[in-house]
Amino acid sequence: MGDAEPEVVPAVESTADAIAAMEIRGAATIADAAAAALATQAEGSPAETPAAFRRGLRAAARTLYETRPTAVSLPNALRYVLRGVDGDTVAELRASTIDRAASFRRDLEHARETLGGIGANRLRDGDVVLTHCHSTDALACVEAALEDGKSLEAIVKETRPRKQGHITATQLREWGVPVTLIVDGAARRYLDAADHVLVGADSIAADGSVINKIGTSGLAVVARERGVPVMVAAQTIKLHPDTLTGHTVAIETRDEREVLSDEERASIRSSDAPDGSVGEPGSEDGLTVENPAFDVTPPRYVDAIVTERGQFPPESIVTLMRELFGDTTDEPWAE
Ligand SMILES: O=C(COP(=O)(O)O)[C@H](O)[C@H](O)COP(=O)(O)O
Repeated sequence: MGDAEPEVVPAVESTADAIAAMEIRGAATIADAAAAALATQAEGSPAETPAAFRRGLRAAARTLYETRPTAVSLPNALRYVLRGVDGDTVAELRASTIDRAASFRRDLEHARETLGGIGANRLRDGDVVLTHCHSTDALACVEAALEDGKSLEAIVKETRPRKQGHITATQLREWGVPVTLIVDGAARRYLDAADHVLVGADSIAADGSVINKIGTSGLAVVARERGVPVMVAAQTIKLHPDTLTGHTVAIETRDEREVLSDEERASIRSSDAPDGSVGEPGSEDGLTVENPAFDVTPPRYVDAIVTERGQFPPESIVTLMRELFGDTTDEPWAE
């Protein structure tokens, strides 16, 4: 293929677009989709040489990596697959990539089930959990507790602006769990009725900080004030190895129109706008909308991080991180 741009198969581009648009969302689901996309790249690669195949695979991984910056499960998935690809011919590389991606996806599912069983041990019959956003790892704990015969109730924060709490409420109702849906600002009032705050994570830093959907840190602070334990369900692909060497986790900021529509902006803007035009987002009309998608909860507000390797106080999660990731991380998708 010479120096031509390595070919990324259209299905990988489609997956990347779906992740960026949050049609595919949630750290674990994103990681699963990324691994599946690399397998699709391998299946559809037109490469005629091993070098061209590898170039195409790296290009596909870069396309996926650039979709959303906060959930480390995405680069961890890409690293897992790319590091394990082996072979001397295109056919061997293709098969190796497909096998590696399938292995990652199996491990992901198994880790969630194992984590769920461990998290369920923290839940007692009759407990009320208060949730934020939609986390498949967090819900795995609820599902396992229900399978153990425990009855649970849930207070579900709607989680503005994208209202992922509705996904959580739907899943809990399918399981027959009574749900009280609340606006985010009502959390402190309803914590008095909760036995646990149960959330997921997009990334876990070496110091035990938890990066999760915006609003998690505020919830954890008031939970501590109300004496409600905060349990973070996060399989080990959520551990962020770059933080072992001082890097911080990028916090994604999303389009302001998730918060404020053009019509709403028009109704708020000052009536003294010179020509009555609706200012562009971030424009000079004096109205700025901020839309950070995640925040950082300091370890002192977290009671337990539940992984498939057991539960850890946040301050000791670094031991597991070093065991699993060592001290360095590379970017095997780099050109
Ligand atoms: O913050 C979110 C989702 O944010 P978004 O909707 O912006 O992707 C979830 O709590 C974590 O990703 C964990 O989810 P899971 O436990 O399913 O990995």
